[in-house]
Amino acid sequence: MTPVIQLAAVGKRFGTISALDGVSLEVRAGELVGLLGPNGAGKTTLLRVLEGLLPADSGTVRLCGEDPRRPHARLSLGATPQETALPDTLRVRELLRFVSDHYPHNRREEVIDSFALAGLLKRQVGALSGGQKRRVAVALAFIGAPRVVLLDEPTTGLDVEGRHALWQAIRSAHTDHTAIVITSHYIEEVEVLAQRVVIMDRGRTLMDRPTREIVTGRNSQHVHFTVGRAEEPRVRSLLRAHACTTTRGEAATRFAVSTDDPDSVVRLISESGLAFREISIEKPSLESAFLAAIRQNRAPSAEGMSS
Ligand SMILES: Nc1ncnc2c1ncn2[C@@H]1O[C@H](COP(=O)(O)OP(=O)(O)OP(=O)(O)O)[C@@H](O)[C@H]1O
Repeated sequence: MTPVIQLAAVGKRFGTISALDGVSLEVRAGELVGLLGPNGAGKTTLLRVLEGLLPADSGTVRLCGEDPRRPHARLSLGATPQETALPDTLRVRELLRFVSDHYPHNRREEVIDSFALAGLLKRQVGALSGGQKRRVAVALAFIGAPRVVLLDEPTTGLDVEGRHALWQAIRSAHTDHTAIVITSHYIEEVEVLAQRVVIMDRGRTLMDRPTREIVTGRNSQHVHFTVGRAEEPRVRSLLRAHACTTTRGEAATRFAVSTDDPDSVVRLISESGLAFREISIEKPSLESAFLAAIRQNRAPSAEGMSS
């Protein structure tokens, strides 16, 4: 099956800033992909290029096989930007109809159901709470039965309950025919919703893996400890069979050992007589994988030592 999203070596600059630096990504129908990255990583730029709102400087961008700058291609697209300005005077029912009338097909009734909008249909948009407006804005992305839905930080500003309700609604509106890309600063949100995680930083993709593999994959646990700089060669020799990264301070070096069996690593270190300190075991989580990827990307001096 041809991917519904295809980005190949896409570049986008704003003056001296390289917002996208050779990004490649393919997403197929039915996938729900979480796009994570710190502020300024390039997530919104990537979505705007896919929406046909920004031209890429280089590379190719295809939405259901077409150039997204062509209006016809955008009939297969539903999107909720980070900030939405909905018309205050329309009633919710009128707004849903207005937007769905732009598409050849619509899923109005299913979307009203999935996003629990029945009680809001007669209300004027301007009188809705922030959370209710957000629910309506995200629902609008699904209303034209699109093949691709792009959600830019869909739950930012919602309380915990509102966020959980919106996750449930997105899950219920997601079908095998729809691909969803969702950006978020809530790592838990991506962990709960996405089957696949793409981590970006400084315009590049650092990781693209199934969510489950990140949290249960091989060597996904880490043992951290610190030793004096003079001890570094001994530690390297002791742990030569393990994948490690090191971060050097002036007098000390902090090791992070990737392993499936943290107990045996702790035993090895403690039985070696090394003068180590601040030892800890880090359980696998998307958050730790995210932080490690960003840390590694931003600290070229941090040295890799592989098995
Ligand atoms: N229209 C623009 N003009 C100039 N620079 C821009 C423009 N849009 C984005 N940038 C810059 O491009 C880089 C990527 O921005 P982008 O908004 O894509 O990041 P992001 O990952 O979505 O960040 P955030 O999580 O803060 O929303 C940033 O350095 C940003 O300042």
